[in-house]
Amino acid sequence: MPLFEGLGSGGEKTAVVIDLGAAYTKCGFAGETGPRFIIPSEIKRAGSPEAVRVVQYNINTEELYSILKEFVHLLYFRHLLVNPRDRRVVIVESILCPSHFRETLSRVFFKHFEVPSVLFAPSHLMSVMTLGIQSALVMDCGYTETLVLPIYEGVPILSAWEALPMGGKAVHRELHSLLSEQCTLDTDSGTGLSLPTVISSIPEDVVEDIKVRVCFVSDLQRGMKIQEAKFNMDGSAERPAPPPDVEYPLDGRKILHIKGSIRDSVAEMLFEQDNEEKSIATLLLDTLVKCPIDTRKVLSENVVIIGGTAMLPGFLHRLLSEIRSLVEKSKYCDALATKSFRIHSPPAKPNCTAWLGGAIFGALQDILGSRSVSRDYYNQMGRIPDWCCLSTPLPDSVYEAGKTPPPLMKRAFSTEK
Ligand SMILES: Nc1ncnc2c1ncn2[C@@H]1O[C@H](COP(=O)(O)OP(=O)(O)OP(=O)(O)O)[C@@H](O)[C@H]1O
Repeated sequence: MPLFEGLGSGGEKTAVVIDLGAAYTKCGFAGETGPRFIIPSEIKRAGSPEAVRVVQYNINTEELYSILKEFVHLLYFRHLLVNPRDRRVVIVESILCPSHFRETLSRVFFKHFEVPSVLFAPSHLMSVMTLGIQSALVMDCGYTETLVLPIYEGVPILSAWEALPMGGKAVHRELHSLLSEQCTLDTDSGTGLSLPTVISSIPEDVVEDIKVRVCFVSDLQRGMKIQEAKFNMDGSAERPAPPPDVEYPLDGRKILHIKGSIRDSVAEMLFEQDNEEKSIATLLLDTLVKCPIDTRKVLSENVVIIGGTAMLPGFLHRLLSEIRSLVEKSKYCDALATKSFRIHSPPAKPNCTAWLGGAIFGALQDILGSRSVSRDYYNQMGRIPDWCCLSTPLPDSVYEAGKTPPPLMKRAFSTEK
């Protein structure tokens, strides 16, 4: 909690800011420089060994309601330790979040926790706010997918978004299968034992830890050679020498030998082009091609990369090299009209950049007051307006008495071209 808040200034209490990700939820208070907690987006239920994921889009609404209720309860009463009725809420969301999910989430906040107001803020737009710029090409490489969305003069160019189901989850799965197939274990009873003979499978949190601690993204030349060797069936392409193997203690008695060839190749899948010639690097360029030609130079010189997967060592360097090599190819050379690309370095780690934007946004009292959906409005209407359908102005009742929306933010949330 900011220091000044406890000094009895008498002002409104700072808002709670929540970025509910598919893998991790970041939560904290508006006006602070980082989230107080980053916790897995899952709940554990008595009697069930498996944790239940909170962000699920294909389950029935009542079950989703009950999962979200438990999870938000955890956020307020185990982590944030504040009264939900006292504070407004800023929710940082993806533009691809289905309406039924955000409607269920708002029902949980308004009906169960009785929060005063909720503001849904798109994560790509929030990330741009952390840099104090108006236009950027934002790529979110998170857990389930990579999503690119251009923001021009504070307006998301919705028609140009591109996404690919490539993110931490895909790397995680690949790593899991490579570890099970290729790695060996040392135990009290012997060394070099194959994995299935000792344990049924490697726990998910261990795979996650291995990914974050020992894996990295190779540079472009190495990466190309690794890909050639992988797809070359007759074995004539030579693989570059792998980095050293790593010994990873599974528990006090078992040591897992992780091959160096897994460490440098597991993230290659992000940069391999699929049957439609798409990789996360082509996504950026394809998005740019879809943008109006006079916006492209500004966008390409203001690339912002967010999402936890971008924290893999070597990721940004590889992405930039891929882009620089792709723009020379005929497919993009003529279509793009720009060759200069620059990546910003936001003032937070990539997995927290969107949260930080939400915390800055939520600290602006005027914006918060005028752009939030209040409990009264929700109780009257029974639903929340969808920010991407705001081509017609919202009814006055959405805004709190006496406040009109500032013009800047009206533009920021508009889809008018
Ligand atoms: N230091 C790190 N190095 C490599 N990967 C990391 C690191 N920290 C987090 N990750 C990975 O980032 C992913 C989570 O990123 P992030 O928190 O942005 O996703 P999310 O917001 O939960 O998901 P989504 O954006 O899909 O909703 C996980 O797969 C995690 O393994």
